[in-house]
Amino acid sequence: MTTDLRVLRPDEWDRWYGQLELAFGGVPEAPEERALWEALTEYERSLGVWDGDRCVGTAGAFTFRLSVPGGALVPAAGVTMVSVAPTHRRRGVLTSMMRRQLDDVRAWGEPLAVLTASEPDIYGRFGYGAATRQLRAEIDTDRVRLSVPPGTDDVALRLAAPADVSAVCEAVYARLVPERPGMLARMPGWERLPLLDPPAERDGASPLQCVLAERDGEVTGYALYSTKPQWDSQVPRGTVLLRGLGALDPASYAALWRFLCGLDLMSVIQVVNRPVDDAWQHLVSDIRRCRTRVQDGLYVRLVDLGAALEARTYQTPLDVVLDVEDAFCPWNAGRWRLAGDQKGAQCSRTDEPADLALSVRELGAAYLGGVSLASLAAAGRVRELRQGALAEASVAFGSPVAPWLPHGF
Ligand SMILES: CC(=O)SCCNC(=O)CCNC(=O)[C@H](O)C(C)(C)COP(=O)(O)OP(=O)(O)OC[C@H]1O[C@@H](n2cnc3c(N)ncnc32)[C@H](O)[C@@H]1OP(=O)(O)O
Repeated sequence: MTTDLRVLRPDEWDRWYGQLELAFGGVPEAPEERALWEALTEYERSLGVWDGDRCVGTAGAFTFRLSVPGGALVPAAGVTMVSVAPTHRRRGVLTSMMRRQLDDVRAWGEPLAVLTASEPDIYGRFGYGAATRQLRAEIDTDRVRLSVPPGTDDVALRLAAPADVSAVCEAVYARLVPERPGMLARMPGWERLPLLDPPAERDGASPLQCVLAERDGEVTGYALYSTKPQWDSQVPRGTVLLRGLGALDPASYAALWRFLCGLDLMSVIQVVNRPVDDAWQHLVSDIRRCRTRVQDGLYVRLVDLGAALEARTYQTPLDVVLDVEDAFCPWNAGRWRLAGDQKGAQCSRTDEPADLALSVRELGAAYLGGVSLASLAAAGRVRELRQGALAEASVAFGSPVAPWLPHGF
């Protein structure tokens, strides 16, 4: 098999994206969605593998800035649109694209590559670790009561067309990004993503709706949702489908949840992606009737290990030598001394004896503070070589809020 791996040209996009759709089962995307992804494609960062004039492999990268513990926004390549034609699978095409892509990311000077995986089994071999988790839930609003904090009644709610209030919702979102690791600063054009609402994909639900929380005329929160009415022997059993919610203070947050839980004719709120520590879990009277589930979210790959570990802060002081294994990006392999605290960190090569041994995949998993090094050690994936080093590093790497990726890409 002779194939040609090269950077994508704009006139090739249709064939390239068609290959991606085919690899995901051949169901064409709604035209609105296709148009958005075409507009967001960064051609110089997108790779195609060609067998003659047939596209048989795709991989893209977006220019992102990722929020990390401490609040810095770190340049990250958002790996996306990865596919290989069914006729060309299990012959190393994906591996060749990952090789080229990680070399490129390194050359572009981005310390991190991040992705969401169609299947968790694919990317560990390339050094990606599952760093965030996301909460799903089905909240039984007929049975669950909410206890809201003082001040909730002072929050005014206003319904608005989502497109009309996009700018104020984006302003709220932008203030939340540095507060929670794993969130992506909105890059130009990406404000269209929360508004994407193709009629063909509503499946009986309403168009997207927006409710704003306001205090003293200032927007302090928003929720984007649709409703799907349903009648069961003339009993209303509708579903609220929550698409996005952001709030700047507990009262605004509670007011939005109280609004969603109180919508007449609806008996369930379906939540597909919220932080695992989302505060509504402490407002509800009966968490079991919220049927929560957790799944993997963002995968993180340290491409420039030293720069990545220096870009975040550590919640307690640490000074450890890490012995890192990285077969796919050998420039990261070897011993690194990491010293840091809440203010900053230094990470440099060292010949000193190692305190912890682990692979770059574990460092990626622990990087945003949501997966503890101690839990990875319990699975045999981190080895403690100096007594006490594991507890020290595990606490220091943690984050007071769970890291979370609010949307796919
Ligand atoms: C960020 C994103 O875009 S996620 C989207 C990923 N794309 C998809 O899921 C679309 C459907 N699947 C595909 O297109 C392909 O099967 C791909 C892209 C996942 C894999 O492409 P391939 O060219 O077959 O992978 P390649 O031959 O390089 O395999 C490399 C290794 O990964 C393994 N592997 C590949 N795909 C999978 C998988 N789905 N599950 C588990 N292991 C896999 C291979 O067995 C191989 O293992 P080895 O190194 O131990 O031999």
